[in-house]
Amino acid sequence: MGVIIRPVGEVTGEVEAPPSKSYTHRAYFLALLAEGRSKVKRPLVSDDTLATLNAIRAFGASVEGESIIPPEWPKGAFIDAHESGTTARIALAVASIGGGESTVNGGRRLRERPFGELVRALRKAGAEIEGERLPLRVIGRNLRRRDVEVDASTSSQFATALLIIGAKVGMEVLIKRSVSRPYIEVTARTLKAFGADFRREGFDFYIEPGITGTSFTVPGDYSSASFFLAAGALYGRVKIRNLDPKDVQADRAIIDALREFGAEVRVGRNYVEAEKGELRGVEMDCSDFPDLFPVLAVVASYAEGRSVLRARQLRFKESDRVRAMAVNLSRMGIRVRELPDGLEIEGGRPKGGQFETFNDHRIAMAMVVAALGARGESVIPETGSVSKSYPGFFNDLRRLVG
Ligand SMILES: O=C(O)C1=C[C@@H](OP(=O)(O)O)[C@@H](O)[C@H](O)C1
Ligand SMILES: C=C(OP(=O)(O)O)C(=O)O
Repeated sequence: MGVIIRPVGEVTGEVEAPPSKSYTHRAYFLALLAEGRSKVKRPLVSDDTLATLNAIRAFGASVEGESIIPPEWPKGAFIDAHESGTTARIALAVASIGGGESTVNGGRRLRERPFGELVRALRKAGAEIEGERLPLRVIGRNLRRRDVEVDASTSSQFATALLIIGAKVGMEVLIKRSVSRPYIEVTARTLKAFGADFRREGFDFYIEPGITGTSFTVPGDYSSASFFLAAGALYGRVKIRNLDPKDVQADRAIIDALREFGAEVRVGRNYVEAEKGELRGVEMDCSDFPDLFPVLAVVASYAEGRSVLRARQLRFKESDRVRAMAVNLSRMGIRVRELPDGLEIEGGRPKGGQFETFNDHRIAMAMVVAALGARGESVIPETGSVSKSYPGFFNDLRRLVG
């Protein structure tokens, strides 16, 4: 499904943030591994979280509405993670302790994304895994070693996957060189909610076995909220409700990032509001909040002067996000220089054009935001990928542009 975007005078109003994709994944997998029934309330319903819901069903959970009844022990399963990296990484770890033979697979792009360090760490712990990338064949077993060191420099999901099974079987997880570190805090917070007993020294976790079924309410998603907060900072004023200012989500960084560009950002008890300001270029390392890179690159395109935005893991996402934004911003007439791990952007007056999403939901949503203020009409031929994380994106957009 493609869209034509005509520039708007301003973007104002308020919408509610959808539930968090990251918390929904974690709550479903912990409910699968817990002793006793759980309830996951207000889960995100999107392509990625449905992949996780189908995965826990395949491992033996029964799902009745919000209720999840876990199996005695996860059984061998065929898992299709579609394009969800989080689903695939955690499912691979669950399959490694499962009670039979499993295959973990995914879509075209997911089969190109990295799994090597997670496979290495699981094998070191005794797992039997065939392959280095999807599809991976796993013979589940009782992992003989409990202390596992993992290099999470290409993805924090490798660490999250080990922490989640560590709460089931008991494990020492020693996390080295992680990117996206706040996502590990999201995992730790969700483990605590499910009664996990662990101590930590920095990023070394010492986890006792056993988690209990619980009722978990999923908070609002800062990653999805970031697109319309950026639109408010660029073109008017936007308030996003259902955001917890004390949450530890990585993309809560959107508050400080937009302030650093020069926007006015107000934070309330359960909302964040961004208002247009005089925007100036910034230098920012986005390695702890990589999903903000596409939309921050759009803000930089409208900001006065030079910006440099980087993150080490950008090329391994649903697309090579450095390349994707370089192609699209150049088509807007914005001068960009591609770096190994990011972009140098010279702000200007972006012009409308035809943009590619590379089947990446965050590129699609970022380019819609870019098009709203461009000189002239824009066409984005394919935007179906937004349902990966934010199926209601265009409904919310219509509420804000009248
Ligand atoms: O743990 C998670 O929920 C996620 C971690 C991040 O990935 P990396 O740790 O690979 O950067 C992020 O990009 C992704 O959208 C979700
Ligand atoms: C990269 C993302 O998710 P995943 O790694 O789970 O595919 C994302 O949502 O931007």
